Amino acid sequence: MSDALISVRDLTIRFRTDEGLITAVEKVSFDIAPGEILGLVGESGSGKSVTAKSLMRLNGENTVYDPESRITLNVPGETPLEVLSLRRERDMIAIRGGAISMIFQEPMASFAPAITVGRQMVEQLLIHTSLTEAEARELSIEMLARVGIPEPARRFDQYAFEFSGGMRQRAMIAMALSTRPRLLIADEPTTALDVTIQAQVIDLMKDLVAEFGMAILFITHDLGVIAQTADRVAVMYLGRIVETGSVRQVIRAPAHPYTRGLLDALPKLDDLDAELTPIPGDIPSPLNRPSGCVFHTRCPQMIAGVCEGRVPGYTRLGDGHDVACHLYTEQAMEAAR
Ligand SMILES: Nc1ncnc2c1ncn2[C@@H]1O[C@H](COP(=O)(O)OP(=O)(O)OP(=O)(O)O)[C@@H](O)[C@H]1O
Repeated sequence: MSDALISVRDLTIRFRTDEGLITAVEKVSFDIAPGEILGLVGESGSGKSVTAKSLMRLNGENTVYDPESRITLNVPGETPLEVLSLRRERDMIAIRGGAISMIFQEPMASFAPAITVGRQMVEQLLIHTSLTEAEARELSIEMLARVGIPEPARRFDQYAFEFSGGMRQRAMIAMALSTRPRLLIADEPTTALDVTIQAQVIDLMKDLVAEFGMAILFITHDLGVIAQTADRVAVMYLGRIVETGSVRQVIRAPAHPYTRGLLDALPKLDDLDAELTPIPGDIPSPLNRPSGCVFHTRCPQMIAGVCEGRVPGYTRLGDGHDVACHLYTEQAMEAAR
């Protein structure tokens, strides 16, 4: 799709380990348009972070991308970049903190402890923009104010440890956004925050999307947060996208048994006494990837003789709503008739 800001196709990521080559992500494809928020959801270990980091080539030295994997960054007015083909460190700098910024669950990870928050913001602007030192300082203070940090000029000269958790999160967002990235990757950015601050940070991110027209890849294990935040959602399990669609489609009419399981595990506001039903069993280790559909070992609707044998392709259920599940393949539907 040519109007996508970032286009990921058949992304397969493996890691060399002492136990051998493990597959963390397999044949993952998605697009994100400018101004769009895509939620990537799934349990711990499903490959969300590894997928996100690949967009900036931040996975470790032991990473192997399969040759057919493609990540295309298509900034309007610029030549499209094949991210996985970049070889020089210099080319990577244009992406990291330039076209793409990332914020993490633990904001301390983004700040060097012995350098003031303001200095770090200025340094990043000097690398990625043509601003002068004085202009970079002015913009940094303005961004701190923009994310709701009181007394931004005083805070500018403080260290990250002098900030409260919520304020540090805001400062990290201010730093990530000051270079006006085209894509913000937010990896569980609200998980460590209490609910009120979490809601504020989500509102702030939505405001900034509207103001700057940037796109966001929002990673979380919580479908409830996705419902409040994203336009579209991709549900990931053991390295594969099992369902994708608009938030409305996926949350109102979840099709994949895994998506339904994630929704059943959420507390229902209209029936707080209802029992939560977590998905039984644990996510298998990537060293023991199940054959066929990767979810078949935990699936309440697994079709013996089918699901363990073949990887399901995608079935289109509605405009932009796709599911990878044998329940929806022609053969199974015919068998059910
Ligand atoms: N450098 C690495 N070497 C070997 N295995 C790795 C490496 N990085 C990640 N993995 C493995 O890849 C799999 C996917 O990890 P990833 O962190 O992407 O999951 P996640 O869905 O983001 O989970 P979480 O919510 O816990 O961050 C995990 O099994 C993890 O152990």
